[in-house]
Amino acid sequence: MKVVTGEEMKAVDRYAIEKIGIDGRILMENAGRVAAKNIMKNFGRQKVCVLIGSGNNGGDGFVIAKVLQENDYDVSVCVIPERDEIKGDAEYHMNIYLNSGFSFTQYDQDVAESADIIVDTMLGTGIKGEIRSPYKEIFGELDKMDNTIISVDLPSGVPADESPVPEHALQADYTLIIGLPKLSYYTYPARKYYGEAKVIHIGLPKKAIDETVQSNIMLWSHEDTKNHWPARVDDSHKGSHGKVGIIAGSAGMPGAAVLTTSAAVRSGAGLTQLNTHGNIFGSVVNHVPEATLFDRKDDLESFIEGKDVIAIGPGLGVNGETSRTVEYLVNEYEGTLVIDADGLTRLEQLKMQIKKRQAPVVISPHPGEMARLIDSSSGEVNKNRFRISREIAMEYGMHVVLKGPNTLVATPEGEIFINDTGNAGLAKGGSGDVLTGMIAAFLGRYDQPQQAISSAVYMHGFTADYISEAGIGVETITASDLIDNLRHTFHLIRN
Ligand SMILES: NC(=O)C1=CN([C@@H]2O[C@H](COP(=O)(O)OP(=O)(O)OC[C@H]3O[C@@H](n4cnc5c(N)ncnc54)[C@H](OP(=O)(O)O)[C@@H]3O)[C@@H](O)[C@H]2O)[C@@H](O)CC1
Ligand SMILES: [K+]
Repeated sequence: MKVVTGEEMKAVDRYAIEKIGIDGRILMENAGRVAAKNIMKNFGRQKVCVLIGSGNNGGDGFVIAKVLQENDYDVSVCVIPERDEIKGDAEYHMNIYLNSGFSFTQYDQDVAESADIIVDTMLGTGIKGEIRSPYKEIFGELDKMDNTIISVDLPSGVPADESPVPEHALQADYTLIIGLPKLSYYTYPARKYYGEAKVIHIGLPKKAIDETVQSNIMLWSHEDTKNHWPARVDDSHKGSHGKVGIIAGSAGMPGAAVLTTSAAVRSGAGLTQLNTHGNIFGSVVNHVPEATLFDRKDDLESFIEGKDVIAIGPGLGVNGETSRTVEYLVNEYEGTLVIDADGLTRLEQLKMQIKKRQAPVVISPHPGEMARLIDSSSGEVNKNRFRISREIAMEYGMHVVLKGPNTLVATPEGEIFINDTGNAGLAKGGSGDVLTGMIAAFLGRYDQPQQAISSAVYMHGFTADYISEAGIGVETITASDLIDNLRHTFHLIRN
């Protein structure tokens, strides 16, 4: 499913109206009707106050109010602007609303406060800049009330794109997003304003979306993961599922090597070989007897021989040896290369060599590692996740996995696939090592790198969600729990 900015959403609407010939007033009728049905279905018969702004978002509000009242709901309608400021499609639906025998008043705090549910149709995708009066004062009053706020399309004041959330934006409890998910839903802090969200469909033709949305930001869904899951055919042998090499761990950090390697083994890699410090062989064998071991001191050339995928980074330490090994792999290794954690330092010096490589390169930085790569701060990276991950992916010609809530996978072609699984249980040491092992194994099993990476990221988060849904507190989820539960979540996806 495509994810859009406000401008892109407008272009879709325009195409549907001008090129396909659907009247905008019908789209608004659909939007309001579907929103009203959702409210009736999910919130039962409660006292509702619909708050209406001056744009088309307010037009949706008149339809919602009409449908609710036709179904005998107790509804009050408060309009924020003067009546003559309501124009176009919104005015059309205001007239139908009035001609149907229903009425509205100007905004009144007491009326709003007496309702159980506030339906917020004040500001939608047309919001620009800081919130002006009287909206900011009204949002302040609503914030202090204890009724449930259901926003339509966007929580009023929250932009649809990656731009900062203005002060005073409305905090919703639920948001019914119209047509296509908006980019801000996958950025922080904007997402927090949405509360629980759901996309509602209003009959926008697929052609209108395909012809207008060029930015290629998509959600990688459960269905995508399921539909691209490779079959493990009965007569396959271990070599047909990818020979994975992992360069991880050091004398002081055996855990990173164990986690990365066991995640690869449990994610279906045919053969997994770990290149690590000889001193930690014992602890690795105890935890992952399935992996073969290779001493770091031995010749790297023989390690890379015959490997489909090599992942380097977890627990290596930032040092000259790590940098030299990464450089050697970028130049000499001809298979798919995954670079994570300590392997990511000084990558900018290898930009040209990475660009020249035939086989894919994947990097999986968290915001801090990305900040180091582009000489910026984590704060800046978090504010511009989409732009930065895309720019770096295109500049280096590699796949970028920018970790965080809603991990992004950006491709060298400039597409971005958003992940929407996972929880706070993943914000812990070791969870990144597990992801690296999973990505390496998935890359060995899939033909298309992006599908492999997005599916690995999906399953990583899906497994954390699976564990927490089984009643285990997110605080207690460990990286090892993720690995232990892959057998269950893989089974769920396959069936
Ligand atoms: N046919 C369609 O297209 C369909 C559209 N649909 C619906 O339309 C919505 C988009 O409608 P829209 O473009 O009219 O924008 P919307 O947000 O309602 O209002 C803009 C108003 O807000 C005002 N305003 C702006 N910034 C402000 C600020 N900082 N502080 C205060 N005020 C500010 C601005 O004032 P102005 O700046 O022009 O003076 C203007 O009056 C979309 O979200 C969806 O719900 C659906 O029905 C499906 C069919
Ligand atoms: K709204």
